[in-house]
Amino acid sequence: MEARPENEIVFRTEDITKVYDTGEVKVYALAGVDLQLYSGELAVLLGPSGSGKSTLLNILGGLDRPTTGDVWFRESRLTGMNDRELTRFRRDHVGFVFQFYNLVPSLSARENVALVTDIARDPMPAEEALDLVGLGHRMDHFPAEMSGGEQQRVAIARAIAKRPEILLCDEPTGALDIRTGVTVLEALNRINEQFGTTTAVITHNAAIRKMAHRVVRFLDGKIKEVEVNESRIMPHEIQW
Ligand SMILES: Nc1ncnc2c1ncn2[C@@H]1O[C@H](COP(=O)(O)OP(=O)(O)OP(=O)(O)O)[C@@H](O)[C@H]1O
Repeated sequence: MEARPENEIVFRTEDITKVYDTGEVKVYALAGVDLQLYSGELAVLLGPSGSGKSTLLNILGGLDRPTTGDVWFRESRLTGMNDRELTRFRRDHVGFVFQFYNLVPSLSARENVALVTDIARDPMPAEEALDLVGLGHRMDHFPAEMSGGEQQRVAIARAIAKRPEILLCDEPTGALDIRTGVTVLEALNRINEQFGTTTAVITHNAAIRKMAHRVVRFLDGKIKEVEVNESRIMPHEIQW
């Protein structure tokens, strides 16, 4: 896909701020952010620690609210929703992947994914989701029997099994070495290509930016720069 303005806008933030008032000082985690995410794109959000990336991702995913400004998901204004509506929005539309996989240790890979498919509206079978991330042969294994990269791929299978329109990933390779990190990025890339899932990936690792359609750079709670990658590289070509 081409991440161009003619693509449909999925998310739009309008001058959002997030201010933490700790008593003595005010921390502007976000200091006026206008961002659009386009349908089907894979966007990488880059920036130093503390620049506001996670805060923004949590707001897009309906886990948090901005202090001021508006956030739109298509025609719906997330900032006008109550907690119940936000929960429904998350459940129906968003898959999350975090740095630490949050799998249930006493459940197999298949059972971890099935936790989500049991409550989703139109889920894919857990087996299909695990196949998509290259773990079709490990379905009955427990988290402790898997590498970090494999566990993260189970977490990705769990996130995509409900067929979300949006996949929000916060440092998905942050705890992994290059070899296992690449398998995780390959899984994300495959899902983006195969299902057109709009995907945002936060990373500290600048090398990952090359697989994105667009790269959004953060600094001090603001977007410093947005770049469109004219040519992308595949995850297995990434070196870090
Ligand atoms: N609950 C909170 N209370 C006070 N300050 C907070 C809170 N959450 C985040 N912050 C501050 O907001 C700023 C942005 O944090 P955020 O986690 O969004 O940055 P980040 O770019 O994702 O960083 P990292 O890459 O380290 O995760 C930081 O200065 C952080 O200390």
